[in-house]
Amino acid sequence: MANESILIVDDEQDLCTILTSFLEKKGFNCHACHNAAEAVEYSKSNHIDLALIDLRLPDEDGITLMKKIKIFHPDIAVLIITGYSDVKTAVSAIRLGASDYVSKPLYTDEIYQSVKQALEKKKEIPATKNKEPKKGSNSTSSKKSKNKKTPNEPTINKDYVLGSSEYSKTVFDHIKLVAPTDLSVIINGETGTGKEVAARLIHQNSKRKDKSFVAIDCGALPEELAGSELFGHIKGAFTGALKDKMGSFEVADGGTLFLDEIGNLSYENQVKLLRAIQEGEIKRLGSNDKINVDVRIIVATNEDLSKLISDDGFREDLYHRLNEFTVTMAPIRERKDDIPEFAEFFLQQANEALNKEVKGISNKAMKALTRYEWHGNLREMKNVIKRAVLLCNDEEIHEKHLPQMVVEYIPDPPEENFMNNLPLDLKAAAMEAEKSVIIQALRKVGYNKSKAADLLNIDRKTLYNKLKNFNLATD
Ligand SMILES: Nc1ncnc2c1ncn2[C@@H]1O[C@H](COP(=O)(O)OP(=O)(O)OP(=O)(O)O)[C@@H](O)[C@H]1O
Repeated sequence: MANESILIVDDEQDLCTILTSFLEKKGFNCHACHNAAEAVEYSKSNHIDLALIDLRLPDEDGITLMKKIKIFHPDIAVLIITGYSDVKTAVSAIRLGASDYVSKPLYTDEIYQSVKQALEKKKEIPATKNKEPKKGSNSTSSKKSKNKKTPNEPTINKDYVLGSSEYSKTVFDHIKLVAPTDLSVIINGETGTGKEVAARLIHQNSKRKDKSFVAIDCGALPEELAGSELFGHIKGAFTGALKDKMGSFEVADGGTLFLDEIGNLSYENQVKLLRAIQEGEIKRLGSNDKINVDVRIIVATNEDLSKLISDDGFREDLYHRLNEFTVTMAPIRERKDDIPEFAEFFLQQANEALNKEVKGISNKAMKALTRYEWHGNLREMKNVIKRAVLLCNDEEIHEKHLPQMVVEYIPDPPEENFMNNLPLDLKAAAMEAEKSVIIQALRKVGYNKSKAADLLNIDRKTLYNKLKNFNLATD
C-alpha cells in the first residue's frame, strides 16, 4: 500500500492540508489541487492511483472532473467527497465509475478505510477481478448459523445476507433456480440494491464456479476503451496498444462475465457482444483471428432496457438474447422487513473493519433506519452504519451516531395530483401547501433546521412550532 499516489481535489485548503498530512503519515504520496482545471493539468503528466474529489468544485462538478481524469488514468480509483444531502448525486457518481463516496464531515479513520478499500478493489482490475470475494472473514456468529450450508442448500458466501422479507426470499428462490443453468440473466434494480452480489451468487452456484467470475462496469469504461476491455487487442491495434492484451471474454472463458450498466455499451460493441454470445467466438481488436470462448453472461441495469430499445439506444436482438431470465432487486424502501437484518450485518462488518466492538443498534436508531428511504439502497446503508460504528463509543448505536438526514427523515408525501387532492376548506388547503413547502426546504438543506428556516424566511422557533403542529417533529 505504501507510496501509492493520491490526488486530493477540494477547494477547502485546510481540508486538503489535513488530508495530505494524515495520508502522507500513512505512507501515501499526496498532491492537492483546489479546482478542477488544476487537477486536469496535474493528471496529464503525473501518475495517480486514487483521486479524492469534492463533488462541488468552484469551476466544475466532481463527476465531470472524474470523467476527465479517467481519460488519462482509466484504472484510477475515485472517491467522491460529498455533503450528506448530496448522497443521491454521489450514488450516481458510483454508477459513472467512482469507487465509493465519503460524506462530510470527514473522519480521517473513515477516509483511510475507504482509501484502502478502493485501492484494493482497483488492484483486482483486471488481473484478479475474477477472484471471488475473500472467504471466511466477516460474519457474525448469528449470521454464521443462518448461512450454514445443509446438504441441499446452495452455497452462500459470507458476504451475503439473504434478507427476511417475502420479496427477498422469492429473489433467492429465483437465483437458486437459474444458477445451475447456462441461461443469460438480466438483473434489474436501482443502484446499490445488490445486483453484483446476486450475480456472484449465481456464479458460485453454477457448474462454472471453479472458473473465473469477471465483472466489467460498462458505465465506468470510456467508450474508446470498452472494445479492448471486452475483446482484447493486439499490439499496434490503436495508438497506445503497446502489447497484446486479453479481453474479459478470454479471461472469463469457462466462467461468467458480469456486465454492469449494460445500457451504456455503444451500438458497435453491442453488435460484437451479440456475435460473441451467439457464435461463441471473438476477435481481438486489430486481429482477424477468431478465438473460441465459452462464457455465461449476466448483465445488470438500472434502466428499463425495453424502453432503451424504443429510444434506439439498445439493440432489440441483443436484449432478447440476454433476456432468458430476469431477476429484479427491489429498492430497500420497498422491502423494509430486510432492514434490521442488513443493519446488523453491516454493523458486524464495520466492527471487523474498524476493530470495534459495538454490540447492537438501539430501538430508536433502528426505527430511524427503517423509516428512512435509502435512495442509495444497501450501499448507502452500509456507509451510514460504518460511520455510526466509527463514531460510537457506547455499547449500541444510538440516533446521535446517525446522520441528521436519516434521523429526521420525513417520508415522501404522495405527489400525484397534489393540487387536486387539497381539501376545499381554504385554511386546511393552505396548511397542506405550507407543510409540503417545509418538507421540501428541509430536504434541500439536509434537514438542517436553521438553514431550512432561512430558506423559508421564518425564524427557527417558528419552524419548530410548525413542525410540531404538523406532527413532523421527531423528538
Ligand atoms: N445481499 C447482500 N448481503 C450483504 N451485502 C450486500 C448484499 N447486497 C448488497 N450488499 C452490499 O451493498 C453494496 C452494494 O451492492 P452491489 O454493488 O452488489 O449493488 P449494485 O446493485 O450492483 O450497485 P450498482 O448498480 O451501483 O453497481 C455492496 O457493498 C455490497 O457488498
